Amino acid sequence: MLIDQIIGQEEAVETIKKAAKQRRNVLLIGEPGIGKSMIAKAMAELLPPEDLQDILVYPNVEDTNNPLVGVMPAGQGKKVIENAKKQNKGQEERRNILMITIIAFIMAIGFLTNQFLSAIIAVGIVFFALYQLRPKGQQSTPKLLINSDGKEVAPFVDATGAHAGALLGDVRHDPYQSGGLGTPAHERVESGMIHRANKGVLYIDEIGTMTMKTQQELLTAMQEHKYQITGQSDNSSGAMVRTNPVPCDFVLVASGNMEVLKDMHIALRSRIRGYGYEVFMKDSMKDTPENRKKLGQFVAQEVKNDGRIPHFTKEAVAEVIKEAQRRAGKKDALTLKLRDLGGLVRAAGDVAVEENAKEVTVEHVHEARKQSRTLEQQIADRYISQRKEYSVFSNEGSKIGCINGLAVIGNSSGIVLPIAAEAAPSQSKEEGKIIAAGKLGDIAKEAVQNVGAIIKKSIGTDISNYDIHIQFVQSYDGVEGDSASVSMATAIISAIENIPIDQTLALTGSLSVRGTVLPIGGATYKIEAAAESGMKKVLIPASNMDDVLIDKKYVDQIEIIPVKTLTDVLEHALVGPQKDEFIKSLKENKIDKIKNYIPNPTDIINSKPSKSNN
Ligand SMILES: Nc1ncnc2c1ncn2[C@@H]1O[C@H](COP(=O)(O)OP(=O)(O)OP(=O)(O)O)[C@@H](O)[C@H]1O
Repeated sequence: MLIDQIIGQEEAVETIKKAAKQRRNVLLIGEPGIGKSMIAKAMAELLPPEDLQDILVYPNVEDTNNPLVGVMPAGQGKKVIENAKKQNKGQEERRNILMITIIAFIMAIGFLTNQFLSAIIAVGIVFFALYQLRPKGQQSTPKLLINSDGKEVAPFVDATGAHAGALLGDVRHDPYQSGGLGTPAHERVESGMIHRANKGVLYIDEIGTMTMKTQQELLTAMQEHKYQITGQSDNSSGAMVRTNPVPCDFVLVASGNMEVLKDMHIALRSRIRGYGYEVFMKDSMKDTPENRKKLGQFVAQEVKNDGRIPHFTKEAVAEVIKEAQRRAGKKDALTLKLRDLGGLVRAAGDVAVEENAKEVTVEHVHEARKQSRTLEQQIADRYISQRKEYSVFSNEGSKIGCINGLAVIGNSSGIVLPIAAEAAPSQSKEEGKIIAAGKLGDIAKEAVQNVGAIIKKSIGTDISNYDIHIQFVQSYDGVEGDSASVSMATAIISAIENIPIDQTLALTGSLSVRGTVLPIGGATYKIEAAAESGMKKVLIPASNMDDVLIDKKYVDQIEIIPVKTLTDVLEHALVGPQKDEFIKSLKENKIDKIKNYIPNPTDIINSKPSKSNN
């Protein structure tokens, strides 16, 4: 069963089991690739297949534009259609015999009375009359709209991104609707995904991308458990047709990330909440022997599902588990973004196949990791090498106002983000200006404002007496700069105080308004990027130290220094003769207070540490 293959999402699995029993709706919220659609599919397997139904549409003699609907147990529909066809055939045969007899009779009389021409005309009239009167076979045969014959599991219908017609059903246009030449209305009725999901699961990912109108209709269908099918295009003759209500008793499993909730119809969400469950799925699990074993099971599953790649050696599985630790990006955790990890498993398998190896080894996994780099990783790598070439940042000596910040692009690629600050006494009498160049202008301005308070408190300088220019040098589009606040503060202080910054050092960290350094995401990737860019030291928030899982090859290349406060940062980052004096005065002033400060929860929330782009 699929449900047994789901790894690490115990809570979601429990909920799904409960929901399947009671036929409840479910909203799954979480990152992409953690098994949301897999869970929905597993739920369909848990629903009882005995409930499945066949649905037929019949012509309505009284009102052809209002086809009738029949519902029966699975398997019956086919029989009804077969019987109707047989009956039609019998009737047609009888009618044909009658026609031939009449024609023969008229011809015989014409022959006897020598009135050939009149007889032929009479035959023509009779033939035409009978043809017009004859109900066409297909007109009276019902259409099997939903055929559940022989199905052993309840349907799972993925309606992600479906437009209204596909989702709610449609009636095709008929250009020959007049004169009896056209296709009868009931024949043109097409079922929607909501009808095909009858007694099963309707899965919709990114439900917020559906129009409000469609979401509203979906809600109606959920409430009524049936939905009339009509033509969805106003200009089509299909829009004139409306069937009797067609059953659509499905369980809705909607999914997406937190963003999706914003665009979700309020009543629809409330319906799910009221008649179902909401689950916030995990993106990582604890690093325990048991969970590592589960990842081993996952590797085996992926190998089996793929069917074309050899098995993994124990060591190769261990290597995949190590990668899961790295990707989790925090201490004692294993990633649950298993679609991506499955990608690595397949890529390693492909390398092994290419080499005609019988088993997938550690080397194959290493090679796969290199080959299956994400787009962001490839961009980051190119970016690092280009920046080295054009010396956008320096990794030696010292400079005033220039610092090597670190950022993450995508989910798993670090880059060095050089920041340059200039401070000049303000021209105007009012406040000084903050001029932020580069693509991250807005974030910079906000950060400078925050930093201003700390600088005032720590070194007594009012930055509003200065015009401050700050620039993220050649920043890349996808970079977010929130976690650059420690770097920015350092660059500004260096610029104001004229104390140079060590360029062999890179740093990352989010600054609280009280001067403590708060944790950030992607620590491992940032450190690796710093090492790759030739840095010798890297400062990271002390609270991130346990998250660091850098590749062996970088271990000797770079010194990792944990920092707790802005003073710690300045102590490591600043160099030159004035430094000691400055740090001393800083400490004597008020920094001690800050040093002993334990971050309060509000600071932590404001620092958004879980965002990996930080
Ligand atoms: N928790 C899990 N257990 C086992 N396999 C998983 C899990 N999560 C993901 N996978 C693997 O990844 C594949 C893709 O997962 P799935 O499509 O369910 O992700 P998703 O969360 O629905 O992503 P998206 O929202 O982007 O569609 C699955 O077919 C399975 O092979």
